[in-house]
Order: sequence, then C-alpha cells, then structure tokens
Amino acid sequence: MAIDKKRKRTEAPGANFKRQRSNAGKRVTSVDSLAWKSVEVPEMFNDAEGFYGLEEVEGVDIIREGNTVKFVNESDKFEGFDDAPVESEAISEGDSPSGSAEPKAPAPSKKASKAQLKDSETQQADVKAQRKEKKEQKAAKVESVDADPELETNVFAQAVDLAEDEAEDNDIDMSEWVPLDLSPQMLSSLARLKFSKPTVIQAQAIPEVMNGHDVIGKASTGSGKTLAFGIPIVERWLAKAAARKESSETKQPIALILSPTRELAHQIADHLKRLCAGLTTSPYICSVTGGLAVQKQQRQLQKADVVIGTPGRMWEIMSSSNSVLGALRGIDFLVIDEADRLLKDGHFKEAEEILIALDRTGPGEEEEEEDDESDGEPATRHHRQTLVFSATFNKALQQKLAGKARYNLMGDAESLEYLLRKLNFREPRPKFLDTNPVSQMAENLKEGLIQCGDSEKDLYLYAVLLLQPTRRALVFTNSINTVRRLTTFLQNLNLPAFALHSDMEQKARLRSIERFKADNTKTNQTSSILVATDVAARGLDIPNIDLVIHYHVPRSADDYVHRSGRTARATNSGVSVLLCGPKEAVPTQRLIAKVHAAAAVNMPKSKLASAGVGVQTIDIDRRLVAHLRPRVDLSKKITETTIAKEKGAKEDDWMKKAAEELGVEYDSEELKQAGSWKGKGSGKKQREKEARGVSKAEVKQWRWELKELLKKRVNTGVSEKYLSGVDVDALLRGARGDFLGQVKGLGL
Ligand SMILES: Nc1ncnc2c1ncn2[C@@H]1O[C@H](COP(=O)(O)OP(=O)(O)OP(=O)(O)O)[C@@H](O)[C@H]1O
Repeated sequence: MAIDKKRKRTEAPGANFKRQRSNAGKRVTSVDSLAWKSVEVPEMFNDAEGFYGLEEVEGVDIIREGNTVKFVNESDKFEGFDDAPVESEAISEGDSPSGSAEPKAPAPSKKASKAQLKDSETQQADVKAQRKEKKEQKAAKVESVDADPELETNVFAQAVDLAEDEAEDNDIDMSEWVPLDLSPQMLSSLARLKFSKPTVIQAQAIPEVMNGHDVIGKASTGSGKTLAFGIPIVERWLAKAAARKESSETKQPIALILSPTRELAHQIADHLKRLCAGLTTSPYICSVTGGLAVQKQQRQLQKADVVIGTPGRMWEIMSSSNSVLGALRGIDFLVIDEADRLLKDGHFKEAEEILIALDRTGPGEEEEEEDDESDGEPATRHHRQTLVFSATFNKALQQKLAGKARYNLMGDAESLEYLLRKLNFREPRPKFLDTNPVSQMAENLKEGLIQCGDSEKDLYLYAVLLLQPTRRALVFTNSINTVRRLTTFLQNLNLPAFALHSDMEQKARLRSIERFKADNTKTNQTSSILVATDVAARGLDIPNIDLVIHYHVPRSADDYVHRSGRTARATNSGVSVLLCGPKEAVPTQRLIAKVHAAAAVNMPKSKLASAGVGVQTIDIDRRLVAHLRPRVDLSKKITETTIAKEKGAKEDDWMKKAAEELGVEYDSEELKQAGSWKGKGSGKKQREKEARGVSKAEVKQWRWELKELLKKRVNTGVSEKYLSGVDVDALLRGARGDFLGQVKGLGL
C-alpha cells in the first residue's frame, strides 16, 4: 500500500526521475543509500511515526533490466557503507531523519564561557534573531503535537524543548564545568539546558573517558549517567568532525550504545539530541529498536554517527549486513547502559553475540595484541573504549526475593571481576567509579511499606492513589495480565490510568507514555497513572513522577532500586510505596536492607534492624480504607467480567476458525458440555467461566451502581467528605490533616 502511494509521489510531475536512459558510466547504487526525503503527510492522515513512509528522492536515474529495477545516483551521498547489495526492493516505511548534520545557529554565550566565547554585539543580535525564529518554529511544532493526539515521535523530547528556550535568555554561571575542559560549544549547550554544574558521576567520569580510559560508572538512579558518557562521545565527534574537514577521512559511526529496553533507547537518543541542539554542527543520532520499521533503521544506520540500540534489533541488522558490522567495528565507544541488566545471564543472548562480533576481526583488519601484565596471558586489545553504567552492579542484588536471603554474596570486587569476564575492555583494569558506595537509593527518595491481605491490594492501591490525587504515579506489577486488569480497574474508578507492557505494539507503548506525561493540571484533573511491568523499571526519565507503587513486590533488590528510581530523579523528591501481602513483608524488608547499605551485603541478619537498615511501615488508617471497599469491589467485578468476556470471545473465535479449518460444525455450548472446553480446573478458571456467564444487563447495573457510588459521599467517620472528582481534594485536606493515617516522614 505504502509502495503504491510512494510511487505515485515519486512519479508525479516535477519529481526528478528519469527512466530507461543509458547507464553507461553510471554507478549502480542500492536503494537504501539514496537521499530519501520525507514527504509531509496531511494531518488528517495521522501519519504517526512516519507510518505511511512516504518519501521522495531527487537526482536519481532508474534503469530497468528485465524484471529488475536499478538506481543510479549522481553523487555518492553516504560514505563507508556503500557495499550494500544492488537490488530492487520494496520500501514500506518512512525515514524522517531525527538528527541533523546541518550547521546550526551559533550557540548563545553564557557567563562562564564568556572568557572563551567573545561574541560581538552584532553577532549576538544575529543569534537572538535566529533564536526568535527557532522559538517560533518550535512553538508551532509543539502546537501541532498538541493538536494531534496520535503523534508519538519524540515522546521524550517535547517538554524539555520549551524549557530550553526559556533558559536561553538567562545568564547561567557555568564555572563548575570548567575543570572538565569541555569545548566552548559544549558549555554553551549545557547552559542552554540549564545544567549549571556537573552531577557527581559526570564530574568523575567525563575526564576519565576524555582521557581515553575504559570506565565502569556506578551512580544512583536519576543522577545523570546518560550525559556522563554522552558528553565525551559528542566532544570526540566534534573533534573528529573538525579534523575530517582537513582530511579525506571517511565518516564512520563513533559510538554504539546498547540499552535493555526500547523506550530507554529512544530516550537516550532524545537526550543526546537535546544536548546537541545547541551545537553549530551535530552528530547524526539514531535509535535502532524493535517494534519499528527495520528498513528505516537500516537507512538511518548508513549515515549514523551515534547509534543507540536494543540488542535484538541491533543484532538482527548487524548479523545480516557486513557493511554495518564492519563500520561498527570501527567505533570509538561501546557503551553498555544498565549493564547489569544487559549482561544478566540468559537475558540478552544477542548482546553477547554483538560483543563477540565486534571483537572478531573482519577481513583485512588486524588485531592489536598486547601482553597483559597481570596474568601473563596475551589479550586482544581494541582501539575502542568500553563504558559501562548502572545504578546497581552488585550481583547479590539480582538474587531472587523468593528463597533464602544470604548477605555474604558478591561485593564490589567480585562484581568487577564478573564484568571483566563478560566484556573485552581495552585496558586490563578499567576505572571503577562508584558514587554511591553506601546506599543504592536516590538521595531524595522516601520509602514506605503497607502490609495488607493478598486480596486487598486493589483496595490499598486505590487508597494510596487517592492520597496523591494531583500527582503522577507509576504502578509496577510483575505480570502483563495484572497490568491489563489494574488499568481497567482504575479507569472504572474514574482514574486516568494507562498501561505499559511488552506485549503492546510499540506505537501503543509510546502513546501510553505520551498520555501519562500529558499535563492535566490545566484541566484540574487528577494527574495520571501508568501501570507497567518492569519494562518501565530501567532508565525511564519521565518528569514529575512523585509516587512509585510496587503493587507486586519486586522480584529482586536491583528491580526495587530501579523501579523506585523512576521518582526522586536529579534534585527532585519522591515516594516509593510497597504493597506487601502477609508472607511478603519480612523477606521484602530483608531484600530492601540490601540496597540501603553496602555493608548490609555482609551484615548478619540480627544487626540489620539495629543499624536502621530497612524501610518503614506506613501506619495507614484501615478503618477509613474500609470505606472505599464497596466501590473497589464493584470495579473489580466489572473489570473481571469484562476481561473474561473478551477472553471468551477470543477463544470462541479461535475455536470457530479451527472448526472451519477441520470442516466440522462449531457449537460452543456442545463443546463445553462435551468437556473439551475445560469446565473444571483451577479456581481462577472457574471464576473466569462464571464471569463469562454474567449477563450484559447485570454488568450495566453494576456500572450504574458504581457511577452512583462515585458521586456519593463517603462517611469517613472523621468529617463528611467526598471521594470523587474535585471533592477528593477536600477529603484529603480532612480535619486531622491526614486521611488514611499519619505517615511520618513520607509526606503522604
Ligand atoms: N548536570 C546536570 N544538571 C542537572 N540535571 C541534569 C544534569 N545531567 C543530567 N540531568 C538531568 O537529570 C535527569 C536524570 O538523568 P539520567 O536519565 O541520565 O539519569 P540516570 O543516572 O541515567 O538514571 P537511571 O539510573 O534511572 O537510568 C535527566 O532529566 C537529565 O536531563
């Protein structure tokens, strides 16, 4: 479909195609290396993520030979990748380059860089004029984003763009960056982002990386690790780009950054693009992840300077293209973000394949061999630097919550050995920088635990969400089914909940994040809730998440650290609340003790409590929570019935198709009675069966009852307050200053 449209476009009058000309002396090129340009699609077509993929190209001849079509490009636009096979190929996806190598307006001057950057008044006036123009363009872009609820590109970029603009006119003291010896351009870019000083990990890691060392960087969640590797990469690119101008050296990608999740890969890309937005020339940054068109990513890779990818999609492309693999072997930096997750045994087979493939020498390449003095064994050395980052490296933290907790597991030394075994560093001993040796948790995070019955988690979840009605909350569960169920359950209670899990299409995943991020304060609504699996646990940097709720206890301590780290990022504060069933509370306390003090790894159990290691129990007013039960029960019933009916309809559909294929008549009742439809089985199955039997009228009645309940007053026993709409706020400002009980220190 896309192809037909595209052809129509490219063949339209004015397009620069010429057919059937002599091909003598012309160099046939692959379709991917042509200079495709995106075609603007009218808004009404809702071309989210370039779905229609319309592109056009100029200056290209088409040569038809029998049934094949070949392309002849007058100029070889892309360097370094031109060995792609010549082929006639269907193009089905769009490619709107997100990075840019075009020169940009000079960056603004800032206080600290004034000494280095002495702009004349005229230049400044020019810069101001350009900025104004850019600002207007951005405002128009943001407006169009707002106008189109389906648009999902740059999910992580939009909000910050405006903040950057506001920053432009401020004078910012950048003197704390000076010791890092960054280029004036970079300082200027950082000032634009309002980053007046480096974070601790940035201050420690940037000089080491810029001095050519391999680095293992450990720093708490939200502490700016992305720029700790991002800044030196961009600095190297700037230096190389300047040198390239004076030589004929071909352009190669400079860095490959591996990320465990798609969202994180896109976020890193956007973060680096934001950093580069203030540079006069910037690297082409592209993300390569599953769930999006592979052809588009292959094309982007051909011109990429910095590649951020998830292991699966990266390996899919690298293993099928020698040119891509060859180019990536020449990178200066290999970054493994969230390394403990990416290198976790049995998790990312492709990550290992990538590491092996990068280390293997290609035809005509030579390995440098050096003697490793530490053990006398010769080891292969590469020119690339390996940079490894995470908030958690200690293997002990990966230990499952289930099972006996042991505290004498791996310490830092062992964790380091583990990384050395897994990765082929250039240096025998990479620099190990640990900025949070004592506690693994973010500085401004407050943690609490609520004990409740296993079947009461829905009730307490609702109660805690009501405690924070105008905030942004992230709810973690351990299963996709629970994400689905809780999202519907909360929506039935009129709460703005969105789902995020790996079984969703990428477009829908990004849309959920986009909606979660939307600012509801103007409409005076409660803020949004994202219900997610651990796919959202690592790296996601969504502004203003005030509350993280662990509906299911995390499976391991490192999951707890990363989940909780979605709040209290950078200088912000936040709250993390665990909902624990009766059997979960004790092992969870122990699990959490591990992340609070490195000493706890080797601390005897008996000493943990006296050392003050652990999480406080929230003393919630259970009598008041009980008043919420009727509405919670109704919402649960509606949710379970809806889901069971949907599942039943799907199964019915499947059975019908199977019967059709077998050529037998399908009668669902007969099949059920004949027992082929398992009527018995687990309690869950039985419940599902019963839920399917509930009539539509009954569900309708429940919905009506719930609606009425949500409108009605809830007698809290303290004073008469409402628990719906704007009256929730009134309730929460209750006479005693607290609604569900005093939660010391948590600010709830
Ligand atoms: N020097 C700085 N000054 C102020 N804010 C910064 C600075 N560097 C980064 N930030 C901001 O801090 C936030 C967190 O950064 P980042 O996402 O890199 O954290 P992280 O350490 O990688 O977290 P995680 O471990 O969760 O992945 C981002 O919003 C980023 O823009």
